[in-house]
Parts: sequence; C-alpha cells; structure tokens
Amino acid sequence: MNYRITRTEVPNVLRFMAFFKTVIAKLVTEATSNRCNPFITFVLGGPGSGKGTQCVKIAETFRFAHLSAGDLLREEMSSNSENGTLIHDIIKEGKIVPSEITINLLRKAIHSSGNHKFLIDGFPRNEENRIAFERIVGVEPDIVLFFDCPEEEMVKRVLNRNQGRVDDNIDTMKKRLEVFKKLNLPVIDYYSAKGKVCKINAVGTVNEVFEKVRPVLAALRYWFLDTSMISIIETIFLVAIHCYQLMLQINYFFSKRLPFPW
Ligand SMILES: Nc1ncnc2c1ncn2[C@@H]1O[C@H](COP(=O)(O)OP(=O)(O)O)[C@@H](O)[C@H]1O
Ligand SMILES: Nc1ccn([C@@H]2O[C@H](COP(=O)(O)OP(=O)(O)O)[C@@H](O)[C@H]2O)c(=O)n1
Repeated sequence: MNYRITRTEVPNVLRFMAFFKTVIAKLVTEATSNRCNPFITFVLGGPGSGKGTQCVKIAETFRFAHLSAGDLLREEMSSNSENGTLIHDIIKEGKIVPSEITINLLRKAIHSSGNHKFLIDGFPRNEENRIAFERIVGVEPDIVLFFDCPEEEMVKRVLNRNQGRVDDNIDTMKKRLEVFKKLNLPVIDYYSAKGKVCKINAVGTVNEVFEKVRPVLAALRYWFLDTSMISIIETIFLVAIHCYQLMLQINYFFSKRLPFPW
C-alpha cells in the first residue's frame, strides 16, 4: 500500500493525532493507578494442605512477598508481647485469633516489605477475618489460591511436620479440621462466587503441586509490569507520535510555504 497524505488532509491528521495522544495518556493513567494498589493473593487450604511450602516456591519464582498469618502470630507469641499468652491459648485450641491482632501484624508486614505483590498465607480464616481485612486494609484480593487436600493426607502431613508446634498433635488437629470446614470453607465459597478462586489439587509431590500452581501465576505476569515500565513504554510511544507529527508539519511547511498549523 502506498498511500500519501495530501496537503488538505494534514491538519485533520494532526488533530487526530492530538486526540490519539490524549487517549493514550488516559489509558496510561488508568493502568498505572490500578497498579498502585498492591497485588494481593490469599492462599487458603486446610491445615497441612501445603500452603506454606508452595508459598515459598511461588515467592522465589515470581518474586512475591510471602506473609504467613500463622508465622506472624507465632512470632508475636514468642516475643513476650501482651497478646502472647492469648495467641498461644487460641492456637493450642485450634481456634481463630481475633482479627484485629492478625490484621495489625499483616498490615505492618505489608508496609515494611517494600514489595507490591503479596501471598497472604492462611488468611482470611473466617468471615470476621475477611470483612475486617477489607475494611481496615481497604483492598480485596486479586486472586485466591485454594489448596484442596483430603483430610487423611492433611493429618499425615501435620503429624510428620516436626517443627515443635503446640498445635501439631492429633487432638488439636481434629479441632482445626472442624474449624476449617465450618469457618474457612464459607470464605472460599464467598470468593468462588466472585470468580476469584483458583482451586489446586494439593495431592502429589511438592514439585508436582507446584507445576499446577505455576501456570496460574505465569498467566498473571502482565499485571506485574511495574509503573516505571509502563511509563517507559508510554514515553517511547509519545516520542514516536511527536516525531511523526513534526515530520508532517515540516513537510507541509516546506512544500507549500504556509504558516505552521500548530
Ligand atoms: N506435596 C506435599 N507432599 C508431601 N508433603 C508435603 C507436601 N507439601 C508440604 N508437605 C509437608 O507437609 C507439612 C505441612 O506443609 P505446610 O506447607 O506447612 O502446610 P500448611 O502451611 O498448609 O499448614 C510440612 O512438613 C511439609 O514439608
Ligand atoms: N488468620 C489466622 C491464621 C492462623 N491462625 C491461628 O494459627 C494457627 C496455625 O495456622 P497456620 O496457618 O500457621 O497453620 P495451618 O493450620 O494452616 O497448618 C491456626 O490454627 C489458628 O489458630 C489464626 O488464628 N488466624
């Protein structure tokens, strides 16, 4: 195709380009403002389903910050803080710690991480956790990974965990499984209805399970173009349009000796 812009068309082309630039600027503003929010992934599943193990691999591969609600609570418990005894007693009973305590720990960890992509492991555990997080932190998760694992497998994994946890014994495990079914499954159902849940079959070796997780996160890569990358692409695009406009204007000026149609 060898179409040349005629002299009379030049002002219209320039007007169209000015409009095109405005549209690009708007799209870029929209895209960058979306990306100013952190990217939140809730990681759910029963006790021992392998959430923590998979989070470590996801964090390494896709550069997420991994925040485990359980680990934060255990750190708080052993730091002799005022809530230490309360947290210890609740964890030993397999119950859920009040949301305010867990969310405060998560909020601090989010702010000090320096990352903008988060795996929030083992949270929200019940409706109260979910509602309080959305109210206090003010964001919803972008996706929810749900590690689906049969009970007997979860029991086997927890009893072999060997990390000296006060709750890794058969009595507490039975209570945790009840709490999971009664309180955590409704949260998973809530996010399923919103189309946010990605259910992963957690049976298989650690690597086999990770191979089921990998494509889910790989598909989200476009989200993770950071703002500086978007600005660079925008600049290249706008510079190209400006150069083309200038070329047209110079051409127009020299061919017809008319005033510049700025
Ligand atoms: N796919 C797997 N197959 C066998 N054992 C696993 C698997 N994933 C994790 N484990 C082991 O099971 C135990 C519980 O895993 P963990 O990641 O701590 O679960 P969760 O965070 O869901 O409680 C750990 O000892 C871990 O090494
Ligand atoms: N959001 C949360 C997460 C954990 N917890 C407590 O911490 C315990 C351990 O949670 P965890 O996520 O480390 O371990 P798993 O139960 O998934 O193996 C839970 O059984 C709860 O007692 C909580 O109260 N609220």
